[in-house]
Amino acid sequence: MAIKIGITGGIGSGKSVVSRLLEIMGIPVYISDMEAKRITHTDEVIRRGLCDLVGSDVFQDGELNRPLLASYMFGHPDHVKEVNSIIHPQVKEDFRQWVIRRGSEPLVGMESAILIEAGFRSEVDFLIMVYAPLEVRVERAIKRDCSSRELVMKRIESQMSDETKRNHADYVIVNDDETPLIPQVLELISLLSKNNHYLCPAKNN
Ligand SMILES: CC(C)(COP(=O)(O)OP(=O)(O)OC[C@H]1O[C@@H](n2cnc3c(N)ncnc32)[C@H](O)[C@@H]1O)[C@@H](O)C(=O)NCCC(=O)NCCS
Ligand SMILES: Nc1ncnc2c1ncn2[C@@H]1O[C@H](COP(=O)(O)OP(=O)(O)OP(=O)(O)O)[C@@H](O)[C@H]1O
Repeated sequence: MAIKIGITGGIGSGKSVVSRLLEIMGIPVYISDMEAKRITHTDEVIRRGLCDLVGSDVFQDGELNRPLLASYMFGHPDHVKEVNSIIHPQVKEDFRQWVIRRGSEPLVGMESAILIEAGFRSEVDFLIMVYAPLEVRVERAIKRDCSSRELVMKRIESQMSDETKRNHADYVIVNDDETPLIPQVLELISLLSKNNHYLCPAKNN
């Protein structure tokens, strides 16, 4: 069974960048946001649950009305819990199947901003927190999503604090635009794969 690495961190911390580096180095990563989108689109139980909760407008022409769901959720902690309880159990099950299909891989990853809140901590063997100072995260998310400070702050407020995340994590990767990122990722891989050997010895002695 593959060693499972969880990659978490708040919005704009750089989880996707770290996951991309891991993938480039041959480690498959389950991107929970992306998979949650796919499952929400295809799973009849989730579609019905969201329509009952938010109203039938939450799907338009069969597509998830993302701005509507985002405005229903963020800023309303009870709504976040309700929506999460519809989507996350299906994501957890999907991840388990995904891992089984990658049984021959030595290492796999799961990336999620809300890995701990979603109850996925016990699904992974090691948890990496990607850290960046709040202001850096806010600026990155505004720029990336062409969003406003207010909307980004609402998402941050619906996520666990960095201090609490850090207490659950085994290692922290600092992605503050100053500390070099790639050496940290390389060190992480070498630490977790110390029993895996990729290089062939030149001589059989
Ligand atoms: C609410 C939705 C429609 C907003 O879509 P939108 O395209 O605007 O944002 P996107 O999906 O790219 O998310 C951007 C960031 O928002 C934050 N975020 C997303 N969902 C959540 C959540 N349930 N709780 C807290 N933060 C969240 C994350 O930092 C995420 O990376 C979408 O995020 C969604 O369907 N969320 C529920 C699924 C989910 O919980 N995904 C997270 C991992 S399983
Ligand atoms: N070290 C870095 N140098 C330059 N740009 C970076 C760096 N890390 C992240 N970024 C940029 O910051 C933005 C946010 O990063 P990223 O998308 O990886 O965050 P995230 O943690 O996955 O956020 P979310 O929770 O929203 O998915 C992206 O546009 C990314 O290209």
